[in-house]
Amino acid sequence: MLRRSLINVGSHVNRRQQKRLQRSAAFNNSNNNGDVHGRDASSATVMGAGNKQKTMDDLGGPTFMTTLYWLFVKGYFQTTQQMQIEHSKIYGPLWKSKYGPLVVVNVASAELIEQVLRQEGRHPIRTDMPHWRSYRELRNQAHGPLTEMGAKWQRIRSILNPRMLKPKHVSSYSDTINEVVTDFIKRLDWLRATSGQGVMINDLAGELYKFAFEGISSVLFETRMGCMNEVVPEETHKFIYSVGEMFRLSQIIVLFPKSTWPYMPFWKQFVAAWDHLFKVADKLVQKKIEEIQEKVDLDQNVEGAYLTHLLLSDQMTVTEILGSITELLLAGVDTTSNTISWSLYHLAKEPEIQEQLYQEVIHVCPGDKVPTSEDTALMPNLKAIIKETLRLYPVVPGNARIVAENEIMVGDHLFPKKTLFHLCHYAVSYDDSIFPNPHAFLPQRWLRGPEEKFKLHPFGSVPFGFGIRACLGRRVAELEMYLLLSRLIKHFEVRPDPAGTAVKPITRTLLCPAKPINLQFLDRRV
Ligand code: HEM
Repeated sequence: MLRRSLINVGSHVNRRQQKRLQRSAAFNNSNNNGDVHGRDASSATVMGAGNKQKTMDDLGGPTFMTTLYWLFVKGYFQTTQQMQIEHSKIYGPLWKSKYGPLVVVNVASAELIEQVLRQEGRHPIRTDMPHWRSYRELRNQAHGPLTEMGAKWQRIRSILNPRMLKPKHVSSYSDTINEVVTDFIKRLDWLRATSGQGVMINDLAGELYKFAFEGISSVLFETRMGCMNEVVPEETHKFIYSVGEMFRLSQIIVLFPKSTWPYMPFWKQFVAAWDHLFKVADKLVQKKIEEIQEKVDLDQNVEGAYLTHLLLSDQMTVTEILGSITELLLAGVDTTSNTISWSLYHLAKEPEIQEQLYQEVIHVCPGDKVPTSEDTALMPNLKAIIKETLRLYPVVPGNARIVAENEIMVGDHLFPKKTLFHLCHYAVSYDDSIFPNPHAFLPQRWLRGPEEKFKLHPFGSVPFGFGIRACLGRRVAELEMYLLLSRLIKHFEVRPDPAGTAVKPITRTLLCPAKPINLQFLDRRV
């Protein structure tokens, strides 16, 4: 019925638009089979009154001044994730926001997000990161997966994907990560004894940042950086500081036109931060090349993980490897550490869920057995806890980098090529028609038995993105989170800080805790 009405409407649009509309109808029909989501899907496709094709001009939304008012007078500057929810209440699931000359189309329903993502082509476009790209051009460095585009991007991904995403390769990083987990637990013991009156871990997110940095470096560079030492080495400290500076300055630099950058003190600091990152990464790569060369000279077997594979496979130049591996490292730290922080924060508040997880872990890994990737595959509660954490705290709360490659139909609006979409994942996470009781931490909603009637919308929570441009580090991130969380819960009972108050999320490009998370870690065996 819906399809027929669209085809009739199609007589008022050209043939290509008509085809798109039909495809869009097929979307809705498949989405609404059995009324899975209980939403009014007709709003997504039916043409407007008067049968005129709706376009960007017909879309509501705040003016630039209104947006500024929301950000700086109403105070949503650091809680733009919450602004998504408020704006979707006012304007519906699709609205436009103006930032000076820039127009961004906000998409805040699972159906419409699905439509945008499913219409991506062979080379999905993200807004280029002009400041990151400019640095690379200035220093003749190579682009990595985050900053590259088109066929060159596809080539990089085809080289980087297998060892990052294929389960058999990813599980081979288990031992490396488990060594870091062991050292992290020792570090927690030391922190509790020296600065936590025997129980407290203060600023857990800061400690988990060091864990994630050490974990991903040991996979990528096959080198330990010393973040789990009682005293973190000066060089590593400076590297971590440079990462922070580069992200901090990035937010400032993009506010200014590119032509002014060379005259800005910020730009010089930004370049200096990148210089340091590339210098350290280069040193690690050169060290690995020497190690490989030594083994080759001695006729020994060369074995290694990610970097060794890239160097030996000869598919990329050393400069290209450096460009990619540095970007992987930058993408893989705060994302993972914030997710683990939030999951522990909730487990501390929910003793029953924590106990259930503990029972699951000791059932699969009794006694002193250290969980491996095969073991965590048998722990549905563990996976559900991570999924629920990523629903409540999508690390990328609004993906503002989706650029339409071609003209695109979203809902009942036709958008021109190059439209910039902001996918409001955070708003959808709290949509009670998709996730009943959305503010509650309920991992069980992800444990679907055959008898269960309620089926979650596949685009209700897409924390790692979707399709060929989705997160490159997803499998490694999951491995790190599963191995760490299962072992922590096996060792410790985690409890809230008796003097603590609620910690809310804020957006600093990524969704982060607004203040330090302090928790009690009690020995289970005491
Ligand atoms: C909980 C942890 C993580 C989350 C939630 C996460 C989420 C995401 C999201 C939402 C994207 C954007 C997808 C898109 O543009 O459509 C992304 C991209 C990316 N992520 Fe992750 N990520 C995580 C961990 C990691 C790790 C550990 C690494 C590195 C080992 C990594 C490397 C990347 C890279 C390189 C991209 C860019 C891919 C491209 O544009 O081709 N991420 N991630």
